[in-house]
Amino acid sequence: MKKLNVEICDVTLRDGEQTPGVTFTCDEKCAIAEKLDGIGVEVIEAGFPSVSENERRSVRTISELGLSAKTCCLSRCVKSDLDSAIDCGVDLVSIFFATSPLHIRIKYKKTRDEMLSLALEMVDYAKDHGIAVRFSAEDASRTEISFLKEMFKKGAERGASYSSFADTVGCMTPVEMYETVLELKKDLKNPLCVHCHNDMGFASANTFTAAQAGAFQLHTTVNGIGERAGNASLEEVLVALRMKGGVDRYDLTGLKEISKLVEKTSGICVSRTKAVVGEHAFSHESGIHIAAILKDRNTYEFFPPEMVGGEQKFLLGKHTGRKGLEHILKSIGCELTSDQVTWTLERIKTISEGKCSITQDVLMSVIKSAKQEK
Ligand SMILES: CC(=O)SCCNC(=O)CCNC(=O)[C@H](O)C(C)(C)COP(=O)(O)OP(=O)(O)OC[C@H]1O[C@@H](n2cnc3c(N)ncnc32)[C@H](O)[C@@H]1OP(=O)(O)O
Ligand SMILES: O=C(O)CCC(=O)C(=O)O
Repeated sequence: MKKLNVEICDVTLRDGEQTPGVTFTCDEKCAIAEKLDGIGVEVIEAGFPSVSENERRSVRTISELGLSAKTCCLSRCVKSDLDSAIDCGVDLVSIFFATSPLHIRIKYKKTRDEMLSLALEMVDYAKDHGIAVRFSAEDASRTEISFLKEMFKKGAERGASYSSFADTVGCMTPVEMYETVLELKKDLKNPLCVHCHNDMGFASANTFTAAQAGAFQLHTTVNGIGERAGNASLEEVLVALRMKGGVDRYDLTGLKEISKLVEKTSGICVSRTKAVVGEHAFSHESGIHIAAILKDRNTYEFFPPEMVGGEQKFLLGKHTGRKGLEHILKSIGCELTSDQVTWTLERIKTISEGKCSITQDVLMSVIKSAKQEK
């Protein structure tokens, strides 16, 4: 397997916080940043200092935590945004402007060339203050590639450390992303970053595919939270890097814990079937699956739950088979006759079809009845 050359910039504390209704306190941001650092994420985007005084305090506090990860923040092409970023003591500032014809026409009172000149002045200003720059194209995926090449070339010439491509409205497919990154990489003088949104459900796929095409800095959020349908998920991208990208330096065992922390502090519930961190990511009910897993778990688990701090679960329901039930009964020290097992299995299926979960209490009551009936 070819080992991918990448780093992660996690943007949970900035784009993740842009999820409608979500705010993190300074303490919550610090706790999340510390866990990201423990996983081994290289860059933490701590916030957007211009948003508020509290935000500036949070970004500054994270910058002073002494983490191994570098800290980063966002800045428009506005001098006061940059002053705030400089004042917060971050290692890296993302100087961004929207480059697509639509955004230029609707949002700014300047032409695209005027915006580019202004952005380059901001790069100079940041560099003069000793701060590294990510030169970022918002809505890059709806921008002519020739303009992006010109912008990134000029940014690199002025000393930007990275060029950044944002699929701001999540309009790309993985094949399009692959081809775009290959094309951009032909002329690029500094590492490429990708920032993918999930409007068509491709954010993590696009991010991983970009890495396969040569993108270096991958933007993620914990649980995939973020604007609208969210961003590429940290947990999905890291597992893909481990399983398909030959990257084994991240401590994935912290993923479940950080997912829980972000679920609690953001109030955004993780779907039970969410990859890697969902409650059912490693749960099995189907009889055919459990019968096989009992012989070799690789049959229905592509990677072990322990790798990501998760745990394998066998659940009972309509789809339970005899071997799964016998295994569960044995694990709780319950011995039944063959007829009692048959009766219990039928009863479990009937109860489940009535949309009732087979909790431990329900199971114990079914077992009690089986012993009376058979
Ligand atoms: C794709 C992204 O995720 S970009 C980041 C999005 N995040 C946010 O918006 C964070 C939350 N935002 C806020 O708290 C506020 O919008 C602030 C503090 C950033 C700005 O607030 P306000 O000064 O009240 O401006 P408001 O939000 O009404 O409008 C945005 C202004 O920024 C300008 N702007 C937007 N992007 C850029 C840019 N990259 N460079 C320069 N100006 C920009 C807009 O043109 C508009 O300017 P105008 O007031 O002259 O029309
Ligand atoms: O590239 C960046 O730093 C920010 C871009 C962004 O958040 C977006 O376009 O969705």
